[in-house]
Amino acid sequence: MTSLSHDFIRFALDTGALRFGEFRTKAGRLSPYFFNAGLFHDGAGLGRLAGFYADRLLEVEGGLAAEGSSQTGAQADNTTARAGDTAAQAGNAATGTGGTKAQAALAPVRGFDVLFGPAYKGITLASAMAVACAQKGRNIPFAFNRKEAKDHGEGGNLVGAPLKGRVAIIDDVISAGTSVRESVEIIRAAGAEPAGVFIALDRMERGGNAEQVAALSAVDEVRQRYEMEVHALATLDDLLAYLTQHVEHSSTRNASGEATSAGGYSDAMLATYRSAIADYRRRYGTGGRA
Ligand SMILES: O=P(O)(O)OC[C@H]1O[C@H](OP(=O)(O)OP(=O)(O)O)[C@H](O)[C@@H]1O
Ligand SMILES: O=C(O)c1cc(=O)[nH]c(=O)[nH]1
Repeated sequence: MTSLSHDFIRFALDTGALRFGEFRTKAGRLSPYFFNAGLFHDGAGLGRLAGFYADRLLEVEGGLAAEGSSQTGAQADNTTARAGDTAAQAGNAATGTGGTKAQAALAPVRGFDVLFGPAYKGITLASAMAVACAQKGRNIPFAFNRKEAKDHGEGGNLVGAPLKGRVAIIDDVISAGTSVRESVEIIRAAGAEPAGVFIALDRMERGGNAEQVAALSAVDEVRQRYEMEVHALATLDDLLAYLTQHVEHSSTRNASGEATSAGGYSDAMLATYRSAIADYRRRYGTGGRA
């Protein structure tokens, strides 16, 4: 687990945005854990969350640049994984669905040109992430949609920077993948390229509902169908590793002398939830060491 994932999980538990118990998901499954991004509802909380997203973006773009330098040597010096690179540059590159394998291997490595946050939660996430990126020296435009088109004033259902070049979709979670599908359509309709997705938590869950479980996870479906990567701040693997680590290496005690861990859960509780999550994962999840 990266330190970013560890710190994000700790933060989500401490703020109560990541909780254990019994929750019904959109797919109708009874989940022993739930992530509610709506609970980052003050400036400090949203700012810290946005900082994690910004760090993940910089990490991904840095990784793209490193990958490019090992593949293409000096070419990578001209990549777009830096502040100030523009959609115009991206438009000239040869990778993406239209490029051949040979072209892709030689093409400059490219970061993202615009952040797109699907309404509603994606709006605050993409906006706050753009602010956090700028504070870290990476000024990147952002845009979002309205769920209903505005028929007066400036009209339309897109707000913010023009969608062009390589667009990153910013959201909290992917459940069935509907929000990403709609975002891809909006981005393509604007003539831009959906180039990646950033989410907070990858539940590593297969599609379907409570009774029927699909072969692929919604995240894998996004990867396969749109040929773009999904970048999470943390995954279910990370959460399970975190719980194991904290249960096994507890050092803090609460007022009654009981061992405590992040989020105010006792270690005994965390051990119980860990096992419930592992059971849930065996039923609905993908891969995994649980
Ligand atoms: O992968 P999916 O099945 O689309 O589920 C995930 C989406 O669901 C939630 O948004 P919702 O549509 O509930 O709207 P909100 O952002 O207005 O809460 C969430 O914020 C994601 O955008
Ligand atoms: O599957 C869902 O509906 C879901 C899970 C989760 O952890 N968080 C969320 O907002 N939705």
